[in-house]
Amino acid sequence: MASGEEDGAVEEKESNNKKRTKGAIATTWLTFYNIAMTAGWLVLGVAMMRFYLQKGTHKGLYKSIARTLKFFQTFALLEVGHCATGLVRTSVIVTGVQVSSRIFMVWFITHSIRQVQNQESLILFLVAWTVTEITRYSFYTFSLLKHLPYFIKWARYNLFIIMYPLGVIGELMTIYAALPYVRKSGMYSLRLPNKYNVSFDYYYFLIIVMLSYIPLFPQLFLHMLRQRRRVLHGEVIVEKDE
Ligand SMILES: CCCCCCCCCCCCC[C@@H](O)CC(=O)SCCNC(=O)CCNC(=O)[C@H](O)C(C)(C)COP(=O)(O)OP(=O)(O)OC[C@H]1O[C@@H](n2cnc3c(N)ncnc32)[C@H](O)[C@@H]1OP(=O)(O)O
Repeated sequence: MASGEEDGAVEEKESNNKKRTKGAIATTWLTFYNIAMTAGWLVLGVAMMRFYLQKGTHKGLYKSIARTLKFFQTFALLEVGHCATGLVRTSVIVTGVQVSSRIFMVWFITHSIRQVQNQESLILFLVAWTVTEITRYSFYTFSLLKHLPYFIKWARYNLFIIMYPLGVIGELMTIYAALPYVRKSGMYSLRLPNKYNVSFDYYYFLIIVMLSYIPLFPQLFLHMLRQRRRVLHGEVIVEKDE
């Protein structure tokens, strides 16, 4: 009997040790990830400011930061993995929609359609993304290090009120500006007849993407408002299972 109890205690101790090791590895990885992402978006922000101060125009700005932008925004795909594996307590759906819409903007609009790269609307969402991500990743980093300055917490849960709509307007205007070029070139489209017997029109797909902002964006925005109430005002919020 005594030996059974001892065995149980040993097993519990081992399981606790394993949990602690797993927790330490996860925290180390997340700290590294968040520091890298904060640095990446800071580099982007500084590069954009320097470009504008030196050239006095937004023309050519995208080209000068394209590689860094594509790298760090694509790296953010890991965030979907973080949620899916339970490494962070964030909804996979919310993160998935957020990250996929950005990846789509970066690769299937700005990278693919040269003609929109000098649009003013690009600057709108680039500034909104950059301000948001510097704040968000530094918020996560300082939280993990357990030294979170209040102004970063405040910025994380207030700036989105302006930055989110600004970013969305910039994204929608850029997709809209891309439409004529997409229609003219027939890019990424598949016309009938073809051996697969399927047709796909990227032009109409883009219109559907634009329309999908109508139901999706308010949900993301409301989610952030709920997070804001929870974190800044300590409200207990019961989220539906997402
Ligand atoms: C194929 C075609 C697809 C087309 C789709 C079309 C869709 C169209 C609609 C989409 C529109 C999006 C437009 C968008 O791109 C525009 C912009 O982004 S403009 C810039 C402004 N943006 C924002 O402000 C974004 C705000 N949104 C968010 O931050 C997101 O909701 C999200 C990134 C998902 C964060 O979600 P959540 O609010 O759940 O996270 P929290 O930060 O509160 O964190 C929750 C807890 O998890 C911990 N956590 C999360 N991540 C980390 C991490 N990396 N490291 C450490 N810890 C992390 C966090 O600390 C919280 O823990 P706790 O609960 O203990 O406090």
